[in-house]
Amino acid sequence: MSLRYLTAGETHGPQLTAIIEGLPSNLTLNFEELNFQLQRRQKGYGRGRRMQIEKDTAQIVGGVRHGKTTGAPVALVVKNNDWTHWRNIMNIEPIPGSDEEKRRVNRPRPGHADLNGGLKYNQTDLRNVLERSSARETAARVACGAVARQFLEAFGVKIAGQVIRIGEIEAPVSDLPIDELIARTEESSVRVTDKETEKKMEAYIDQIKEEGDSIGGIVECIAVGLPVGLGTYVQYDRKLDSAIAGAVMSINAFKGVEIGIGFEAGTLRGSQVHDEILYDPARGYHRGSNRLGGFEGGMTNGMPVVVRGVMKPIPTLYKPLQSVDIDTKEPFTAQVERSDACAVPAACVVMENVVAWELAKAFLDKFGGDSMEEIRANYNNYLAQVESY
Ligand SMILES: Cc1cc2nc3c(=O)[nH]c(=O)nc-3n(C[C@H](O)[C@H](O)[C@H](O)COP(=O)(O)O)c2cc1C
Ligand SMILES: C=C(O[C@@H]1CC(C(=O)O)=C[C@@H](OP(=O)(O)O)[C@H]1O)C(=O)O
Repeated sequence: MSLRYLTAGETHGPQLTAIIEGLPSNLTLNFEELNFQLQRRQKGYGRGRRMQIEKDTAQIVGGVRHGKTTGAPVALVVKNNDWTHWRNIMNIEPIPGSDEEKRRVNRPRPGHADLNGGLKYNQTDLRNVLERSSARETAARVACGAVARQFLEAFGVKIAGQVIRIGEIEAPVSDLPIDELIARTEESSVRVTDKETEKKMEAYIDQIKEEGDSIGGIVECIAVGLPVGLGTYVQYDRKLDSAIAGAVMSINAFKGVEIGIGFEAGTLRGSQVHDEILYDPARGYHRGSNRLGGFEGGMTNGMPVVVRGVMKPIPTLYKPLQSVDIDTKEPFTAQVERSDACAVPAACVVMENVVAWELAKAFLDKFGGDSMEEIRANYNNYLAQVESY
């Protein structure tokens, strides 16, 4: 059985819950590192007041003893501090005629899941849609991804993320070594490596917020230290670049994905795109460039995996767009819920962790075993085979 997880929980409910299945035994979990990923997701310029209420930490409630996985499903929960303010709104039996009691949502926000979800699930209170469609759920996904990341780290894989663009403002693309990239983007409120761009982006987000508007952007994730041959071309649904693209697209508000130079590849010649194959005894086979972002034939080629995702602007606008009241069908402006103005730096962390998940899954598909020791033996055996090829 391949690695998998499910999440449950509402944004203003008591907690998010996740169950991970398929992890090997004897993976040492660093809880501080796990919580560090959750805290990174909460930060980033442009977030709303909710992030000051939450102090996300994951509580492991199954599958781990004395800091190590046992091979059983790993269960974890992330509590919602905001729940104390929403307990009645979420739970109280509605008093007939009193929409106040449940903070009913009846004016769907363009760009959010409200109207489609209301129609699909036949819900006349759109809160029942937004509670689950909210990107609060990405906290649970980051917790799962952070576990996957620790699994990968045990095999020397490192992952970093950086913001490439927020609206009109583009960051200079950095090709710093991965450790430095991680350190620099960690310090930055917008996850760029350049201080001047950071200031510009902050001022720009402030201006957008003041105008009651929102803004999106582009983020990049890089993974280094992966062996050649994760994923495969032999079946459409086992191509790893495709799985990664799907995972990135599944992040709330993501509208596009690129691997390597992505869409630019459609504007260049073959000679300008393909990465030439080189060999030397110390490095083995490698490439002179990495325009294809570490993938050929749905498989890793041993070069860094480079993925970009584009996030649309946040749908909830303090100066709302035109909508329709679902009770009267009369034109009305969309409902205003507390909201972020820009969540691109936060989404960058989500992307790193969902990519980590897909990489770990592919790694386990290839080297799978029930314990870390078994996987390591399989991995070392394969590395020796590749080295002697
Ligand atoms: C980290 C993060 C934070 C978000 N914060 C908000 C928010 O505060 N308000 C909002 O309307 N949408 C927010 N979104 C986007 C919505 O969740 C998303 O647009 C919505 O679920 C509809 O899904 P879709 O945009 O993928 O179609 C956020 C997304 C992410 C990744
Ligand atoms: C709660 C999170 O993000 C939320 C995502 C979100 C949305 O509509 O997606 C709407 C906002 O929810 P609220 O109205 O409770 O402030 C964000 O704060 C989080 O990232 O942990």
